[in-house]
Amino acid sequence: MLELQNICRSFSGREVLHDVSFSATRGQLTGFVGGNGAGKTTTMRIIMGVLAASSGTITLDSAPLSSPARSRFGYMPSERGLYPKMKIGEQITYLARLHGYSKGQAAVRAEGLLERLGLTGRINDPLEALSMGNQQRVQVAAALVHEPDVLILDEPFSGLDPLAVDEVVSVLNEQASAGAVVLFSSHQLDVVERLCDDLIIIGDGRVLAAGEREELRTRHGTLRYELGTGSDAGWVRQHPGVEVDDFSAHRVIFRAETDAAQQVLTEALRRGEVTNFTPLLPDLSEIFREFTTDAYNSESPDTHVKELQR
Ligand SMILES: Nc1ncnc2c1ncn2[C@@H]1O[C@H](COP(=O)(O)OP(=O)(O)OP(=O)(O)O)[C@@H](O)[C@H]1O
Repeated sequence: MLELQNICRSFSGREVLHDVSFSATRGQLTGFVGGNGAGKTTTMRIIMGVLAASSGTITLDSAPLSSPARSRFGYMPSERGLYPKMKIGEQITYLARLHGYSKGQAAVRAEGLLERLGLTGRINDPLEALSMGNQQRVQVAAALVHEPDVLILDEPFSGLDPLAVDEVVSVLNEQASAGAVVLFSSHQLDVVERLCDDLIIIGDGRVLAAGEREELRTRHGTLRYELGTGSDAGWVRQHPGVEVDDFSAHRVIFRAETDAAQQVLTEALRRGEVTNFTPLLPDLSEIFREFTTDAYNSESPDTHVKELQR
């Protein structure tokens, strides 16, 4: 397990990370989400040792992070950083050589990875000749070349088409299944929601929520209900304590506290056939909005942290 405890960081006297604490578990995909300037990249750079923390500690499997441990980390930085004019096959082979692979092993590793990422036909093309999405795939290959024990990826899905997202996801899942820690940031909440077992939400340099995705969905956001009826359900709009989100003649989606929702069900049963009554868990974008809106509206920094680490 990778664990951050009370990480702070300032730039020119301005603190941008305030006591950031969270953990990322081996075998799981952990999503790191937050608005622009929330502190994701700074946190990832600190994990990688590219930046120093002002205070706080990071441990891997309960041991303080050392240089040998970090050499087993794979990193896809936000600034990317491969050689535009070098052929991608040579480039990945070269990186594998830097990690100690023999010439033959490095070439095999590079070929295998590029094939996995759908780039077989491009091995002899320079990076700059590839589309942005394909360059992104090469960046993923570069982060994975030495079979890392911990994988830190800054926005690995930005600019990828849905097929490429799926290819990268399947490679990340393989790494996690092999026991790696996989932590990635993303603004694509739908992708994060689909992929991640665990989530960390950061806002304004503070961890606002962290935990299992399903647990966060169950605990936060407004519960909505779907009601299906045999007759016109227009009356639900007038029911006290109910806010209708979506309506078609025999189906209505509404927000309500539990009591009001129960009254709606009772009334629907009284009026006739109920074909469906289902509570709908909030999606990640709703939870994200709830936390970030609270964080930015709050006057006291301490009230930002609604729920912390497990
Ligand atoms: N080198 C730096 N010098 C000064 N301020 C910095 C530096 N790097 C980051 N910051 C500040 O730290 C804060 C967090 O930035 P960071 O890049 O970590 O956010 P982020 O969550 O990755 O944002 P985004 O989603 O926009 O990439 C911002 O206010 C940013 O301006």
